[in-house]
Amino acid sequence: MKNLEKLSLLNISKSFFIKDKKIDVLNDVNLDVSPGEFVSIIGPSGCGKSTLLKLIIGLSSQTAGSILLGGHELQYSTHDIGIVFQEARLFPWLSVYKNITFGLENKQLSEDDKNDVQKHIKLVGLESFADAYPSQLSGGMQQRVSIARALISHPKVLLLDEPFGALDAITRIHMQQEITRIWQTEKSTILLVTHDIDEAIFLSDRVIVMSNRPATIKKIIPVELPRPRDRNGYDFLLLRKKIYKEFFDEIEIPFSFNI
Ligand SMILES: Nc1ncnc2c1ncn2[C@@H]1O[C@H](COP(=O)(O)OP(=O)(O)OP(=O)(O)O)[C@@H](O)[C@H]1O
Repeated sequence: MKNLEKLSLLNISKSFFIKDKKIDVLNDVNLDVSPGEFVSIIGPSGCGKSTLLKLIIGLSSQTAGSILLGGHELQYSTHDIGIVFQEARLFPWLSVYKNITFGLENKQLSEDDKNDVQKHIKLVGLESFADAYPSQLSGGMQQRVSIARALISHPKVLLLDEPFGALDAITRIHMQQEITRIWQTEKSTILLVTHDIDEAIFLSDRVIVMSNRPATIKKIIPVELPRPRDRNGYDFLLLRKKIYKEFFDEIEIPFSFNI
């Protein structure tokens, strides 16, 4: 059982320079994510959601502020943080098995490691496809491989950046059920960026609504609905309405909307 720890974002700000022009993207973002919690982030396009995940995984560094895991500055090891992007980003010339173990290849796999790989292949429902190549898989199956690849190092925090955004509606709903099952089995802390408000409500313990750029946290909405969640239940629909309102207050839309 992994030792889960609190993820803390403290006064995070981030600016980019494009030529001489400074673009302030994140402004004083503060967030605590509890061990084992599932938190979703929604917000206007371009407000800095992916940038925030990139700071947490260490692909970019913040202009100000700190990121702590268990009260200590993050060390960016794969045992701490894993990430799944919108595109599966698999190596086309490697099998499912080899894609999942790619990050472990610098060490000789022990019997325990091999069992763990099999366990993860089973966890994502690809037992019959361990030897298949990415081109032989559907989009949803490829995304399952990238989830297994992120989980194989047993990260304490799993970051999901629009992981189902490229999938069709039915596969997407299926993958939402699957990620709930995987989260409950693996007991990771999950931080999900999504544009899909229903997805955020279906999956999360809390939904974070970001403001326009430079983005800060506008509202934190707890989702206290029992799982499995009923997307057509009264409380679900009430929450959806509340979150839509927060969200649409942030963006200018050239039409009126009814929800
Ligand atoms: N490497 C970079 N250099 C300069 N600007 C960048 C860089 N990466 C991101 N940005 C800018 O930061 C802002 C936020 O981008 P980001 O991808 O984080 O937004 P987002 O909220 O995830 O958007 P979307 O919902 O459309 O995916 C954008 O204005 C983008 O142009």
